[in-house]
Amino acid sequence: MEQKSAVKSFGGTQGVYSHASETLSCDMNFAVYVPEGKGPFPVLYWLSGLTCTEENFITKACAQRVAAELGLVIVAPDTSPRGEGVPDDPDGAYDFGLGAGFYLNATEEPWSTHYKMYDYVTKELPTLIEKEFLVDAARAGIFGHSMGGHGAMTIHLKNSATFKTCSAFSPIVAPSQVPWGKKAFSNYLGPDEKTWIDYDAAALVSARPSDAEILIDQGTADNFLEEQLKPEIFAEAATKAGQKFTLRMQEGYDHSYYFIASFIEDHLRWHAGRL
Ligand SMILES: N[C@@H](CCC(=O)N[C@@H](CSC=O)C(=O)NCC(=O)O)C(=O)O
Repeated sequence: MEQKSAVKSFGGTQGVYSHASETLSCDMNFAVYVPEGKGPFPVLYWLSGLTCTEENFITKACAQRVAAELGLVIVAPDTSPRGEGVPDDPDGAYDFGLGAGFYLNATEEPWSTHYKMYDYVTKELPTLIEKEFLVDAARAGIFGHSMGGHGAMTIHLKNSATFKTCSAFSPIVAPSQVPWGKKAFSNYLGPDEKTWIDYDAAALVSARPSDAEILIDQGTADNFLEEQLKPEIFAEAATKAGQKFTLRMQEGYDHSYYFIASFIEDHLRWHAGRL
């Protein structure tokens, strides 16, 4: 692991690191905020959305002050494999390929060699973080935005003993039913929609609700709300399945990091109070 940068922030350190990922067969960057003190600290994994790298969250979400106060480590990986030989959307579209790994393990060529973000986030990255940083792996949670909200919810529902707490901003809750998800899943996973269910929060929650309460914040002025996000699909499935959740429709907020920054404190306190 190589440290690419480190700056002091609210008494702690905001770092960016790089390592050679075996899972993804490429070099990967990730950001880690470590508060002041000895640890071991509870750890939150933040998953960003389409077009993001490890930089968006650490520069726009304004999470460091409250993470420092609560004594939380926050890990924010890049959103896809990158580098020489990693295939991208043939038309360079923003919603597939580079910056759009969808936190799944691709099974279709040419994507399956590198696009294994599910294994990366659930296995390789936590193993590295636990080796290199003073974290308490028994107190880990996961949260994210949009495509990253989808990642956080699906990863929590499938691994709730490891990622014990979960929250999301403007998540894609039913990717099998919306254009972003249909494009990504048909390419990464192939045409058999039965294989998509394993990465669809609304479908997963019906089969395997968790014991945790999931927090979702969604802006009412989000331009992706009606076509891509559809939180009501998750709310209906979760209610039927007995999954505890809180869905807050936040009046007038859009899809941006201004929205995330406005409520990040609530999310950090939500996780810290449950870990
Ligand atoms: N460029 C696209 C929109 C891309 C976009 O809004 N990306 C969001 C996540 S969307 C779902 O995963 C984001 O977080 N962008 C980075 C940022 O710093 O805001 C378009 O033009 O429609």
